[in-house]
Order: sequence, then C-alpha cells, then structure tokens
Amino acid sequence: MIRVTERMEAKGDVSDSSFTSVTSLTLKCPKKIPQQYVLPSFQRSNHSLLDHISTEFPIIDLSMLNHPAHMPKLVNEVGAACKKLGFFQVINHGIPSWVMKDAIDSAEELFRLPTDKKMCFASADVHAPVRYGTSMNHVIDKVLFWRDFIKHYANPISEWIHLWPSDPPSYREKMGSYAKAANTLQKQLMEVIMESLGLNADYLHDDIEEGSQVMDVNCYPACPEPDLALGMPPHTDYGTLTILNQSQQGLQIMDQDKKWHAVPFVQGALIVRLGDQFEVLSNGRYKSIRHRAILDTHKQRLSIASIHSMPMEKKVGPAPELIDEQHPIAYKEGSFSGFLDHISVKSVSEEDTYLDTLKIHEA
Ligand SMILES: O=C(O)CCC(=O)C(=O)O
Ligand SMILES: [Fe+2]
Repeated sequence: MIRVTERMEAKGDVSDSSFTSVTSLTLKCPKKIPQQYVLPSFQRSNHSLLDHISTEFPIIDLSMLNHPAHMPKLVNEVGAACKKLGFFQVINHGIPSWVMKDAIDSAEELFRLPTDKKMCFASADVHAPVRYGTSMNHVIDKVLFWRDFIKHYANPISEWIHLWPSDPPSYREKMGSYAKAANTLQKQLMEVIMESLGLNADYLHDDIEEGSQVMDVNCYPACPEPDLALGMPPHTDYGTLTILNQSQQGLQIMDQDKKWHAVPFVQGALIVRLGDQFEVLSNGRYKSIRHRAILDTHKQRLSIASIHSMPMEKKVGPAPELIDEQHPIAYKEGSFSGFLDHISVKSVSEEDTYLDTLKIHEA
C-alpha cells in the first residue's frame, strides 16, 4: 500500500517491459539510469546538502539484557531513544556476526541468480507468503525505485520455510537461522520497550508471540547516478518494530525537524526502528520513524528488514493504560491487515498515510 486510496501494485504504465529487475538493468546500461528512475529534484537525496553523518544516534549495548540490576538503565536508554526518534542501533545483541553475515551472503547469492529463477516468486498479491518484486512493483507518482526485493513470512518458521526459495541451496538454512534469531531479539526488545512505557514487560505477550514476521530482503544494485534516484522512497514501516541487518551504509532517517540524516554503519550492530503500530499503541508517546534508502555508485547494498507486527487480524489501538487527562486518546483503532506491502508512503501530493487517518485531532 502507499496511500489510503491506492495500492502499490501499479504496473506497466511507466515500466519498460524489456527488463524485469534492477539487477538485470544495471548490466544493460552502465552509465545512465532510465528516465523512470529519475526523481523530481526536491525529492532527491542530494548528498552534498545532507547533514553530516550524525554521531548522536543512540547505540545501545544489550549485553546486560539478562542482568536485572542493569535493567533500569537499559529501559531508560531504550525509552529515551524511542521517544526522541523511534530509532536506535543495538550492539552485543546476542546474534552472532556469522549468522548476520550468512544471511546477507545468501541474499546476495539469491539476487545474483538469473531473473527467471526469481520470477517464479513474482506475485501481484501482497498477501502471498513469498513474493519477489522489482522496482516495477514500486511506482509512486510515476517514479520507479532502484531496488529488487524478496519478502517472505517467517513466524512460525516451521510453517513457512518450505515455501522460501530453495536456490541457492543454503538460503533456507542461513536466512532461517537469522530470522529465528531476529524474532527472539524482537521479543526481548518488546519487553524492554513495554517497560519503558510503564507497562508490564509481558504486555500483549500472546499477540507478540503469535505476531507476524515478514523478512523484507532488499537488493540495491550499484547505481550510475545515485544522486538522481532512491533505493526506497521515504516511508514508515507499518508494524511494531523492525530489525535491520545491512551490508553497508545506505539508510537515512528523518528527524523531528524533517531533516534527513545518514545512519552510520556500525560493524556488528543491528538497526531497530519503531513502526506505525507502536506509535498508535503508545498513544503517540513513541514515533514511527520515517526513513529511506539511498544508493551508491560503486557498491551494491543488501539489507534484511525483519518486520514484526501484531497478528494480522488484530486491531491496534492505544493502550488504555497510556490514556489519561494529560494524554487524551490520540489515535483511533486501526486494522493493519492490508499492509503487507509494509510501507506507508507520502506521495508528492502529500496525501495522508494510513497512520495520518488514525490520528484524532483535538477540536
Ligand atoms: O534498506 C534499508 O535500509 C531500508 C529498508 C526498509 O526500509 C524496509 O525494508 O522497510
Ligand atoms: Fe522501511
């Protein structure tokens, strides 16, 4: 979905049927990008004007996660990061670096396969449990984005993994190990975040246990004109939280003053972002962070976003415990079940996103 009124399945109208993926496109035109990928100038990432890489973004050490004496400090740090931006990085998170790297390597191998091998997963159905797509599935205001992706459901892994690509042969094992580890980390983080809101650590425990996990595996090939295009448009994720594993720098986030910042690459760290469901659940105390992916002239970038959300059928509204006189209810209950394409994008015309439509404005 992109906006409330239009799904992101726009196809054909601006796409050139002679190619099927950005990966194959890069082999054909090494110097220039096709016109469809060129963004209007005000939407470009404009590297030279970008704020310096900020060192202010929180990096939170999780090594003390299981030490009750250190929990209050951790809860405070996480709470402060969620309140300010809905964004932080974590180190010593318990996922071995080889598990992270294996997942990235298996994704890279997958995208390197001939297009026809990946096209068998292509689907126009956003509810398909496995879905391969290219920029052609991703048209906003007639602009395409420089990204190929595969998405697959992951929770519970035993139910879905046999549907994932079997080529490259180690994909299921390597991506599966990472997906399981990311889900465990997500549950630990949810407990800390719930506590930081003053709720019980096991608040919504069963919903979190049965919640949806979608692995959004992104490939942004090297782009000959990175300043003219984007890998992913500015958007917020729809879920509760997203854990991102990446091969190199390329993510940018928007701060409260609507300024873009490049997120520094920290070896071994994972990026944690809050999504729309958390903004609603927290009655607006925490924000869903707007972000985008930029491109590099020389290097392809891989990222794996493990996107976690409440069970699909569940309506999400503000926690009653977080509504009081100082904090009147700020959101209507929302049903996010149609949001498996997972991103909430404002188009050039700045139409409301789904999250905007849930906001209750005071008279
Ligand atoms: O590649 C990135 O850094 C961003 C990916 C992303 O935003 C997503 O998959 O939702
Ligand atoms: Fe995202």
